[in-house]
Amino acid sequence: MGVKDLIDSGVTMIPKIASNHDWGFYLIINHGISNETIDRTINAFESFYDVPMEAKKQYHHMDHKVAFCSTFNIFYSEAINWKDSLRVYMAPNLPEMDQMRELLEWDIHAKRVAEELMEMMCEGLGVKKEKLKEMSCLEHRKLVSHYYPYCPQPDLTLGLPPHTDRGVLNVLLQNKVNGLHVKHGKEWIEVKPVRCALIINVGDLLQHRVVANPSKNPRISLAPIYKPGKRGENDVYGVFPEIISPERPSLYKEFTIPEIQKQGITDDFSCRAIIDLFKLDKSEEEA
Ligand SMILES: O=C(O)CCC(=O)C(=O)O
Ligand SMILES: [Fe+2]
Repeated sequence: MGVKDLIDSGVTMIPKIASNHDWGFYLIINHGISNETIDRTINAFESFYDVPMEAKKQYHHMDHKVAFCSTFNIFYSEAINWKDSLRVYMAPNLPEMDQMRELLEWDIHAKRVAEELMEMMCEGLGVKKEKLKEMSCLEHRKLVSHYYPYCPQPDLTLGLPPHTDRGVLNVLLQNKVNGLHVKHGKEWIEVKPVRCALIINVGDLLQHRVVANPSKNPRISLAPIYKPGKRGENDVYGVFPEIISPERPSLYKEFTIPEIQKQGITDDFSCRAIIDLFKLDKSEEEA
């Protein structure tokens, strides 16, 4: 399925994005991943969370103290062997999950969707469509899966505190339980689950949060966040030179991934968008 087919067949809210720069979240349907694959992936994660805590602990990257959810993170990079990278980034002697097959399959499907969307973003910006891919933006993936159990007093806590995602693109799959809110202006907007739709979040622009889950069914989400694979001191990122001109100068400084990593993060879920730190005109930020 090509980019045009994707647009024709049901990418929702794209016109809104194209005409309104302050939206960075949208839902897509007819993305080419079958409902059966989606159900199988969600079921695999549901069964993962059913494993007793003792056995599951070895996979967990963090358990939020304040938030009412349990998080499981895998970082992987094409620069190194996938399965080795599991061990490198998660825990030494990581045993193989039973759900590994579904995880690997999901990686392939989600990456294809991410690639098509990155092509659309490039086309929209007027640069060649392979640009983000060539910059290695599909190579480093952080797969985050959250489990939000039933919360008897949802007004007293949150599932996941407000934050932005520090990546190029996030392809989020959720089961049928509500919870995700996106901040637009001063308003929190609920993203209602649509069967088999994927939620796409572009860049680290919009804050979002997950409220605690008042439903007896647990809420499960699964999101590979795509980041550049070239992560050295000499790999410089910034506004594409093709779209800068004397009339439209760049509004952002160049940066490297180590510079971004120095900004701290992820465990405290600081809600400041990193992109703001790289703005050239500080007065813009106050405006
Ligand atoms: O659980 C969700 O729907 C959102 C997860 C999320 O925002 C994240 O992992 O960054
Ligand atoms: Fe997020």
